[in-house]
Amino acid sequence: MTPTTTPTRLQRRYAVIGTGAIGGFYGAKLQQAGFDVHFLLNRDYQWVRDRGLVVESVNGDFTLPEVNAYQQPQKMPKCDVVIVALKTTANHLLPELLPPVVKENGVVVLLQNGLGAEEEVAQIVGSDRVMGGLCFICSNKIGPGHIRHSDYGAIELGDYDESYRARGITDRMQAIAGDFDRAGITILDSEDLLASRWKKLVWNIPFNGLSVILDAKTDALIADRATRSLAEDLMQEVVNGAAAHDRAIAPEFVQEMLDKTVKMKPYLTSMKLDYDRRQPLEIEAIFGNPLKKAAKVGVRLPKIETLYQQLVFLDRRNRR
Ligand SMILES: NC(=O)C1=CN([C@@H]2O[C@H](COP(=O)(O)OP(=O)(O)OC[C@H]3O[C@@H](n4cnc5c(N)ncnc54)[C@H](OP(=O)(O)O)[C@@H]3O)[C@@H](O)[C@H]2O)C=CC1
Ligand SMILES: CC(C)(CO)C(=O)C(=O)O
Repeated sequence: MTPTTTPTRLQRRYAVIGTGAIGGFYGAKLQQAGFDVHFLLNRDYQWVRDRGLVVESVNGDFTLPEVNAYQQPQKMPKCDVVIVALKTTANHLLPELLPPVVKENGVVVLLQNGLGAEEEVAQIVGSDRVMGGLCFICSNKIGPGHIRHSDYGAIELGDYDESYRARGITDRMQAIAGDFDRAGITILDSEDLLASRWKKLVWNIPFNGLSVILDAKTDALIADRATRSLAEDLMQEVVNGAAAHDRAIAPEFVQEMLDKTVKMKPYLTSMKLDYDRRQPLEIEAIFGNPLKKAAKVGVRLPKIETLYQQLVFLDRRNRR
């Protein structure tokens, strides 16, 4: 069993796999707080190696003129905490990207939307070395090494156990939460990562999906009676999917998500932004995997299935 003790504060070395809206923002905040952070980049490598990172944030802008930037994981030091902030559509790269960077008793933290990525990563690094985080943030990469954080910012952090068994709050979770807290990031402790992932889908399934299919921002979707009713039906199906996995989502939480969306600044979801940029959509993580998991326990989610089929069609046609 991999020891779960991690080095003391500020000694924990962080890697960020995917320095975009999420990885770029949270990684920069950790470096700003004094942590040793190493960024793996793709197209932005040269720019960030030479110019560092620029963060525009509702909580205050800052720049990091120098960061540890890499284009190959083999050139990176072994790290105690490896944050994966790729789009889930790039997770097929993780068997190549992760092993060179994860320290012997290190842990991988998946800051991604959707369901199922922890099970995939557990196959690579072992199921006792995986955690997941749900990011309640509106952030966009607006240029190479340039992040704009426009709203919210909290992370709901959970430890992973085989087959998504609830693992409770672990020491290493609290240690990493302490680091993020030191970096000014609000951490919500999750005792049950699977429940947290289903809860995040209560928002992502209706609004990410409908924003693409109906070419609409969140404010238009919630303001129109027909699409609000459709969003509520989709949310209820997510609640049914969670219930099929013995995870109860209270009706109050659904109402809270609806109320939050009414108050939200008009927002183009990350999936809609990907669609407009002709990038692959995170359909399998956010729609396909929840449908598969529900079907495995004999539960159909018909309206989510319809959204999934439409999104698959649109995604294919969008990138021909
Ligand atoms: N943005 C947001 O506000 C929120 C996002 N999320 C979730 O967070 C996750 C990350 O999304 P987000 O940060 O928005 O996505 P981004 O596209 O902004 O960031 C992903 C980054 O990964 C990089 N990347 C791709 N391939 C590689 C590679 N082989 N090696 C190194 N880096 C690579 C990309 O670089 P390049 O572009 O050069 O390929 C990009 O900078 C998703 O699951 C998303 O759904 C959740 C809540 C809110
Ligand atoms: C809820 C929201 C809009 C911000 O956390 C999100 O999850 C997303 O943009 O994918």
